Amino acid sequence: MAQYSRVSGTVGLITLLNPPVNALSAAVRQGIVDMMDKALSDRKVKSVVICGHNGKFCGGADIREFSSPLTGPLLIPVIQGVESAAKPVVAAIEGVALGGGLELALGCHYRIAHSKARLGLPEVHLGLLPGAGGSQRLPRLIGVPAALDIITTGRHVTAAEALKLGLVDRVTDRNTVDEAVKFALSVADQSPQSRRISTFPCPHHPDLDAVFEGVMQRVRQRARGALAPVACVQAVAAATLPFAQGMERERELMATLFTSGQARAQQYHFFAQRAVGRWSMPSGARWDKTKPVAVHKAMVIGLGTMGRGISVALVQAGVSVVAMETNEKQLMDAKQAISSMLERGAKRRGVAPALDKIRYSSDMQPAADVDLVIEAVFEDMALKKKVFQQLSALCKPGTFLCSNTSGLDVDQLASETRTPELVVGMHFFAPAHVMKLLEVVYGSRSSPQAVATAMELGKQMGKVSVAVGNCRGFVGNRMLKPYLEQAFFLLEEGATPEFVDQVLEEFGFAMGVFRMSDLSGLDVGWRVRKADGLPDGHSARIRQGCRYSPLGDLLCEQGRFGQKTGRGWYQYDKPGGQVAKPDPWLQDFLEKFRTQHGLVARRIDHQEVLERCLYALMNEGFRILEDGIAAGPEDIDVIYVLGYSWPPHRGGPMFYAAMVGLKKVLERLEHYHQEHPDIPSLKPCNLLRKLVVSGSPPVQKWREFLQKPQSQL
Ligand SMILES: CCCCCC/C=C/CC(=O)SCCNC(=O)CCNC(=O)[C@H](O)C(C)(C)COP(=O)(O)OP(=O)(O)OC[C@H]1O[C@@H](n2cnc3c(N)ncnc32)[C@H](O)[C@@H]1OP(=O)(O)O
Repeated sequence: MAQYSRVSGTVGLITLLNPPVNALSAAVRQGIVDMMDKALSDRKVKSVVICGHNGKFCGGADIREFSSPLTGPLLIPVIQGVESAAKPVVAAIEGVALGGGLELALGCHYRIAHSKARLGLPEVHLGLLPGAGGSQRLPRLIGVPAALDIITTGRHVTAAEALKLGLVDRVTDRNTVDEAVKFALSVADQSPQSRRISTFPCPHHPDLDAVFEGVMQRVRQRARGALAPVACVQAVAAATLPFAQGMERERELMATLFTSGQARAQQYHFFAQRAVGRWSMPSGARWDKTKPVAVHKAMVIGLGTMGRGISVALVQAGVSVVAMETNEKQLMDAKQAISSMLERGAKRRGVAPALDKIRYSSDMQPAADVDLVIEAVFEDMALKKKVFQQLSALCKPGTFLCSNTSGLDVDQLASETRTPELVVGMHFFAPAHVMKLLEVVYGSRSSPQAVATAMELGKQMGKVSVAVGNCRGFVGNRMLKPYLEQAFFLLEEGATPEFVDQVLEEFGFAMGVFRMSDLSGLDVGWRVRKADGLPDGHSARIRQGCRYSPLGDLLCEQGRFGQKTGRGWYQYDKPGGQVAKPDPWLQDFLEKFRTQHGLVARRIDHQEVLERCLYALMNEGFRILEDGIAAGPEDIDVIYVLGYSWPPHRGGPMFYAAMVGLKKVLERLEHYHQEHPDIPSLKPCNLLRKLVVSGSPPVQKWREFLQKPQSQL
């Protein structure tokens, strides 16, 4: 709803009131209509200010309303009503003006923003476009190139940038509503006619066609198969038409997106990102019953790629860091790399680099005086155990001990310490200062407080933290295993890496499985498999009674570790080269392999690649839910979208399973398992069967079918 009062004698003040972000629900939209009527019919009122309750202008349309039939006045006529008002209307923007919130501000005749306010049209992240006139008014106000950038990226713009772009008229450090009221008094006698953006022509640009073509190419590349970014470009292109025609085009494009599965997937992802913050553990411990401990000082051990990124993320979050590395050369290199990452980051954010927040050490001693340690040494259990033993002896009581392992047993590490309750996994994703995902792994003895502290620290670092149980590979890497396995089996049966990758990239992954493996390095998994007892030079296709593909191992034995060695599943022009080309050597190698094992290559189609790779991965997701390693499907989906480049417009693997239809997923898995009884990951798991028997409930209801955690509190 909205509140109304008259202030300073002649200014009508309308306050949007819908905590926490004043989203434009039906009641708020109705409130705007009613309060505008009041202000316009009050003879004493000469001008109007619209602001938001509690320091937040408006977070946009109420996304929760999108899943049911819309009621109340529509936003487009509400904004048109504001713009066509005969009295000047000023938007007082504090906190955020996003989506429909910014569109409402664009309907006002003037915009005053607080210096800390953020503005943006993030609809593209919800599978939509700014469909309440935003795609038509923004280019008219700031020009096509800047509008295309804001609308297709959905990024937030600072008040300073907004002022530079002409998006706001004034920026203030003072009380924004007071300033807006003063401003409204100063323009009270002026006609708003010349301030109605809908009457502006779209600013001239010498080569608009090239601008649209370039952006269209970029958005198609950035988000393969996503409808919204393309529609955003098309809508902005319509801003060169007369306003009414442009609005009609915006409406048509929005109508298509609004009912699309992609919009549903992306809106699910929005709420899933927030749902994972409400974590729980099998013990019954929960986010709302556990207080995190504030971390002021942390230590990072091991300054390879991961340790460097983690150090930067901590410093940028305001935590003092001791970065430790025993190898002198590595320490020197790390110092330089970390400083330049901090400098670049600070420049981007327009602040001074916090170089004084980090110091370096070549020994463990400083661990005695920190609140939390993150171990990021090489992925080797013996080495990590040694580090945890040393930490246990050195650290003051209460220091949290975290490991950045990507899949090793957190319980084993905890058992090396005197305080296993303070041990958790903090699995970052490379580059750790950029990637938004953090898996927080609780072991069987991790205390709720240790989990809460790691979750909160992740949030402080700008990450979306997901609490998961301890098992081989945790959630993300555990599900990756059957996916990779299927890709290898498909090669054995006749596919090529190029074809498998093409199918997965068409699905929406930024990179197919083989290009991704080449980029990450084939040797990483190989070393782990060898540590697990993989014999050298052994190409058997059955291990422990199950089908096994030795292709990855055989490539590593040839020194083909991927991009870094210039050879892997593809060839590159040089070690570290980035352009992947099909390699005739590999073709020949695969043919010889098939002959050696009596395999006859067959034609594998698009559908089989997708189903075998993705359904095997999804099936593992159901197992993870069944085992209680993830508390709900949202946790898995957030991990896959933010950590494994699962396309956001497909919601995540669990959401996708529901979209495809659980019955179909079950049938196809049954079919493939019948064809390949020696591949256990294709055997449909019980939870999937249970859900199908229960009528395939929507993903939001799956938690009801999972075992309830036993409260031990
Ligand atoms: C044919 C139909 C025509 C329709 C035309 C109109 C279309 C308009 C398009 C839109 O406006 S779509 C919405 C665009 N806005 C956004 O995408 C903003 C989304 N919100 C955010 O980015 C953030 O929430 C924030 C505003 C930056 C605040 O961040 P903060 O970290 O402070 O809080 P959160 O934890 O994210 O959110 C708190 C709480 O509020 C819920 N919420 C936030 N925004 C909305 C919203 N727009 N609608 C409904 N609910 C919203 C969020 O889910 C949290 O709830 P929880 O229950 O505590 O998890």
